[in-house]
Amino acid sequence: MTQPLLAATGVVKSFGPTKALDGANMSVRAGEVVAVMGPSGSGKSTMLHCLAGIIQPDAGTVMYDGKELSAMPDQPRSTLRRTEFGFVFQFGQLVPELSCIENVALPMRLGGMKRRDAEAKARTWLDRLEVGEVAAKRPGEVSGGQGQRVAVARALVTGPRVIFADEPTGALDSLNGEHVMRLLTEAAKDTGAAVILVTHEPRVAAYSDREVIVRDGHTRQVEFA
Ligand SMILES: Nc1ncnc2c1ncn2[C@@H]1O[C@H](COP(=O)(O)OP(=O)(O)OP(=O)(O)O)[C@@H](O)[C@H]1O
Repeated sequence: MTQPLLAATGVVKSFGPTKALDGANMSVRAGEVVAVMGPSGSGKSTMLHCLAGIIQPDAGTVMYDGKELSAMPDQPRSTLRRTEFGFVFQFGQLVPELSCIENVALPMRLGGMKRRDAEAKARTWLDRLEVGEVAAKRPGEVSGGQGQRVAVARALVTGPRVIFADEPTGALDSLNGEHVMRLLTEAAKDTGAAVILVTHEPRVAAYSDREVIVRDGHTRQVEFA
């Protein structure tokens, strides 16, 4: 068995009086797709945010590739997020003023890549996600399913080692949701990226290799299925 690429151990996180996570454990290996499931308010998004280094746990550790992410200062943690992780959220979070190709090129432009090179690479990813035809359109001019595929292209374009997807199909009908999931998981398998997928839909979780259940908003236990 290969070592986990990313692992949370004994993670505790409270928001004021609400204990969102209380000793949660989960891990993901390179190339593995893990679904995080559980009822509303059980702590799934908090788990994802702790694993991604977006928020720091109150106790417990998050290890990424031999480094303690949960002990890293803000600056290196945000650099690591930008260079090694990709994110897809429920509503795409594309920049409305930019065209779809500019949105996909954005992470590379922020990393200092020339516009022409960044857009050439963005185009290959738009084609791969089967949305090449919307390259020049703004997010407001494309369908929900197309927008989510553009968002997946943007998450993958930098070659992340881990992709965090929080209800990536939550705003789509089941046909579009399955299309997004198929393309996302195929692209991740091809590039060897790990995927952490928060969902409450069994049809979406079916695209994962393994499920982690965050149980009951009150006990906040996380178990391997
Ligand atoms: N920033 C915050 N401030 C206050 N409470 C929060 C915050 N984030 C999460 N919580 C609380 O922590 C608990 C877990 O929330 P979390 O969003 O992780 O659950 P979830 O399983 O992702 O829910 P859902 O499926 O509805 O998105 C909930 O009780 C929630 O209200």
